[in-house]
Amino acid sequence: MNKNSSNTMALAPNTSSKRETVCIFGTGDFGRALGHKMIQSGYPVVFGSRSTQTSSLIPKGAEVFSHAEAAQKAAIIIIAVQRQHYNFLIPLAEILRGKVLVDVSNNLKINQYPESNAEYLAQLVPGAKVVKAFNTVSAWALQSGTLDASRQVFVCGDDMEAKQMVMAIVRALGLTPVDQGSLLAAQEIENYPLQLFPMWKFPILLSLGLTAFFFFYCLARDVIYPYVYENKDFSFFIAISIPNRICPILALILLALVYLPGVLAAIIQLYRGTKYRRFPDWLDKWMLCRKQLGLVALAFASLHVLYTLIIPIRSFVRWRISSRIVSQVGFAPCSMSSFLLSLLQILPSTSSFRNVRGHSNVLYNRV
Ligand SMILES: NC(=O)C1=CN([C@@H]2O[C@H](COP(=O)(O)OP(=O)(O)OC[C@H]3O[C@@H](n4cnc5c(N)ncnc54)[C@H](OP(=O)(O)O)[C@@H]3O)[C@@H](O)[C@H]2O)C=CC1
Ligand SMILES: [Fe+3]
Repeated sequence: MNKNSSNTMALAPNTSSKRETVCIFGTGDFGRALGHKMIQSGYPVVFGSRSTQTSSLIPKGAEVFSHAEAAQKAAIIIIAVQRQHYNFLIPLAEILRGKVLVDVSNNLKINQYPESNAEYLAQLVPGAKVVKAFNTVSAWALQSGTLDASRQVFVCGDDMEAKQMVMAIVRALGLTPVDQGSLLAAQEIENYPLQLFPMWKFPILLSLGLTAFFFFYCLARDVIYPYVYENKDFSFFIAISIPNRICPILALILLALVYLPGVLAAIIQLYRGTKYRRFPDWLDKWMLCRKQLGLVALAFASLHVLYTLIIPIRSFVRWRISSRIVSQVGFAPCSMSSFLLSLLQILPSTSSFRNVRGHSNVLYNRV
């Protein structure tokens, strides 16, 4: 492919009707899914495989050749083969000279190898231009078309033109390329799929820790202490009152933690007299998980709303009980003593309305 055509493709990928042939090494799940998507997007696709026999699984319109033959038909070769089999590329080094090799591989563990798979590929085939891409897109999502949640394709590579060519293909497939810089970024990109809920670990652990702390604090203060010293059983607080007290506290603490790093960063910048220096690592990580902290705060606030909605239902139950007693007394006016007895039962709970202790829910629960 000449320089001009690749540039045109990069600038206006959707307007070009004639697309360059793309070669895919490996007819496994990912190779086939990507090939299928590329054919749908108008790319002629050839597969390079150990077996040149075509099967019903191969996407319609694609041809299967030996690795060497297929490589000669395209400027871009997608290596849809696991890293441990990359040795088969060594004898092909001469044919692959000057070609764009796209590394799509993932590992089973974070930082499994000292160097990224893409860097390893670049070492094995030094004459080729290696680009890392597509590893965060799954074969299943490509085939089923459920790419909504994973439209971003992280791309990195040392050769700018090669990277542009791959990014043009990404766009043509209806995905969004995100340029991550040079091939040094490949290790990080390869770790992305292995990071379960990235940036959620700290907010979740922190909120679990705070929940446990405040729960046991309230339990000791409102349930254990009265039980031990006054022999009163307030264990029913555990279900609603204590959680409803903890939720707004946590929501506010987490919300404060969303805003605090911004303030600390501003103070650090003022102290240093420049904003062009890196923040300390701990502050960097804290800033990066602000969105997650905010979402956890929102979850606690919503829970508080839910509990607050439950409480009036409980006070309604109490109102129904007391009104039934009053009506019973009305039907039997002679039983004055029972009326007074019922009144005495109700009074302690109504008087507690005056006893404002932070959150009114504690008072409602004294049924
Ligand atoms: N599956 C997925 O959802 C995703 C996979 N990936 C990556 O794509 C790559 C392929 O994955 P996937 O398709 O699932 O794996 P598969 O096991 O389904 O396919 C791998 C293919 O590699 C080829 N192969 C196997 N052994 C050798 C060998 N010794 N020499 C040469 N070629 C060999 C075979 O193709 P043939 O028989 O045609 O030679 C085989 O079909 C992996 O690196 C994976 O990390 C990345 C993102 C998502
Ligand atoms: Fe409240």
